[in-house]
Amino acid sequence: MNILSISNLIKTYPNGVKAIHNISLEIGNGMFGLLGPNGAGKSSLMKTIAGLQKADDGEILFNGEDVLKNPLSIKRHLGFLPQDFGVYPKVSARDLLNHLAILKGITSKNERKVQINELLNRVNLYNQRNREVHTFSGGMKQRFGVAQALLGNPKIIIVDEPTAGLDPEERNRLNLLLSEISINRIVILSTHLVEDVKNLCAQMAIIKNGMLLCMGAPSELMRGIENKVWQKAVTQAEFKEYKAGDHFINYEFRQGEIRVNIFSEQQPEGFTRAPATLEHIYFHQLNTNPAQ
Ligand SMILES: Nc1ncnc2c1ncn2[C@@H]1O[C@H](COP(=O)(O)OP(=O)(O)OP(=O)(O)O)[C@@H](O)[C@H]1O
Repeated sequence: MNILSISNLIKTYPNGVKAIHNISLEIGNGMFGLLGPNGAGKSSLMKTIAGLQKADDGEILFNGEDVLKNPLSIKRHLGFLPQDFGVYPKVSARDLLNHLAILKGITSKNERKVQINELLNRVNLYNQRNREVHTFSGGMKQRFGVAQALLGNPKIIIVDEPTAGLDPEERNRLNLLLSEISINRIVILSTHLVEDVKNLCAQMAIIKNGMLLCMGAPSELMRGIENKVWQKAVTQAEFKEYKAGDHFINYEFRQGEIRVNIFSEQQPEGFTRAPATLEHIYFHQLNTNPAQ
């Protein structure tokens, strides 16, 4: 079992922005969802975990080794799947993996060959190995991204918004692959998409303004609002009123109708109970922890 243990982490940028406020988290093998809106501090946390930037205070231990004092202790065990690689050079999938494997320090030519063939098979791109990566579809590029993240068999993989822009079939295929690779390692999924966390993660945390709002298993977190979410179809005018209220969670459209979900211990007049979802948790947490 791998353990990433983050204690009282604080990060302030030179311009004074406090991107991480005293965050503590313990993450074991499997998929961990780090959920938060734009600017919440997800990338700042990921970069600090990856040893790419220093923290002001706090501690990050990866399998007992101090990441902040010795960033190499995690770098050699880390894989990264960015949202987008940007521009791909005009080289084949196999050649690009070979190049990336050299950069990762896999010096034996034979070892590189064995690993690359195995990874291309694993992500179902072996038959496309001689095709230039820039000609791949979005889903194929993401599967290629998984293959490169797995080079060197890392113990921890950081994944940034992996399903953005994928069609449902490609998204499912990628999700299957991500859940498969998280069996024996830590995979941290950083995203603002509740859907991805709901589909994939056994453990999750919600952050906003650099602060940890809650963490746990999605089912556990949902238990906290069970029987307290109420729904009603409303007019545009009523919608504005409910949205400005303290109990507002979120709204959804059903067949062109606006439905508001609100949080309440008791049944409000005209509302019916709605089953608690992860979206409700997410928006309830964001709304009840206003910007500081
Ligand atoms: N290098 C930097 N210098 C100064 N401020 C920064 C820097 N990087 C990030 N920030 C600020 O820190 C805060 C957290 O940003 P961060 O990129 O970590 O959030 P995020 O949750 O990853 O957002 P997004 O989903 O939009 O990428 C924001 O206010 C951002 O403007």
